[in-house]
Amino acid sequence: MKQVSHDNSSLGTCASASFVLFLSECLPAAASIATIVSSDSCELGSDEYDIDEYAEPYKGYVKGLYYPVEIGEELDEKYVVEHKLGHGGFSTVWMARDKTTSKLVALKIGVGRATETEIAMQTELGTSVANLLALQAVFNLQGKDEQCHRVLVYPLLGPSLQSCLGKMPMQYRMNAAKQLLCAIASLHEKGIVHRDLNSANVLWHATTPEYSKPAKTLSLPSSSWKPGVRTLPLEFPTSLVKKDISLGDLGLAIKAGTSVSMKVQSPAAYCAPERFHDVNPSYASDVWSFMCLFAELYTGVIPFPGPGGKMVSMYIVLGLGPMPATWEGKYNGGGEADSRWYDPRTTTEPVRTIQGLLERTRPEADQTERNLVESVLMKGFCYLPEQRISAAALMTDPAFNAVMDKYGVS
Ligand SMILES: Nc1ncnc2c1ncn2[C@@H]1O[C@H](COP(=O)(O)OP(=O)(O)OP(=O)(O)O)[C@@H](O)[C@H]1O
Repeated sequence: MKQVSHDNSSLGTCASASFVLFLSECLPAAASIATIVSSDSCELGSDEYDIDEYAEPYKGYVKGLYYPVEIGEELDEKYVVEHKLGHGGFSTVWMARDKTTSKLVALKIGVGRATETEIAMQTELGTSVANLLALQAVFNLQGKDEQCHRVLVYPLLGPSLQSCLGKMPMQYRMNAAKQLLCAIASLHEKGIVHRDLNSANVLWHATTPEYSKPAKTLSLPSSSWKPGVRTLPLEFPTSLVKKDISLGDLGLAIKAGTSVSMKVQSPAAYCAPERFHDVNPSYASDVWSFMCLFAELYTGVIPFPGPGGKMVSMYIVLGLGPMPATWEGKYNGGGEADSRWYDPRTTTEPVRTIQGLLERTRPEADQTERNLVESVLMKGFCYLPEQRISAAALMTDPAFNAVMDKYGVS
């Protein structure tokens, strides 16, 4: 489940003419996203959840995409499933105890063979990448109609960045930013583009909470080819979350220079603008996504929010000014492009610029600190990928390191 927290605090109060102009076509979407704004809590009581709404879609089981699992079930004669951890488009993830070691692990049960890329990348990289969730083992399960589900065994980690970012102290958030940057720089050094950097794919380390069986489960109907349940993930109280993170989900990773048919990234809020314009993912597009995450970690909000490429592009233009005129006619990010995005006369909306964002969200930070953060962000939020700072250069960037120093991150 990916949730995106949107910063719509200024809607309606700071709208200038150009802002209203752009927003007018997007307001219905803006209103509807307000209703799916994520909570920043990791401690929602299970009664507040609706399994049907937040667990993996039931039709995924009907189609034989997800492998049905029961709590207490033994898999591969080794792992006993104790709880649920999450799901994505390509998997369900369960907490299980390894009978041979008595340790808890995370089992990522793939949709068919959709996890092959992740397995191949993980196998190639081994433990060579700093702060990357490292694969421990792989096994197969036979699914509906003899379909093979690949299962990836990972160390058990805590909640994703997105699920409780707002509650974490700044030192933890800046430590997460530094560790994430190390992971990306390390991946790039090995020639790999992650391609899917977002706050659901970065996990905090955490102490496992006291837990019992999931409080609420929905059994799959008896007509299912195999018994199984849908349920909500284990909740991690914020107090058990540690300051370290690991980057996960190499499911879409590619070798740098690979051409892919799906250029854009989802959620669109982390997607580099050139990818909306038919350009392949690259090291530079990973750096744009990192900058979105860094901004989110620093400010608590996503800098260019939106459920799709059109709204995200609009916010990018309001924040950074017009996109390169050479991109006009190449937009392929969902919906129709707006010619004003490429018009050199289009101006930024002060409240939506990086400076405006920092003033709004971090009024307590002094001007020197805000200038440092702005300078870091603007090295990544360049339209032309070739002008964007590299992850390795950012590691030694004086402004980035000054921000880290300020929050005691070494
Ligand atoms: N090792 C782990 N420890 C704890 N929770 C995990 C672990 N791995 C994954 N999860 C949880 O399961 C969720 C889904 O995992 P992941 O993003 O890897 O799946 P996916 O099917 O590849 O998703 P996507 O559709 O985003 O590509 C994560 O957001 C996280 O909450």
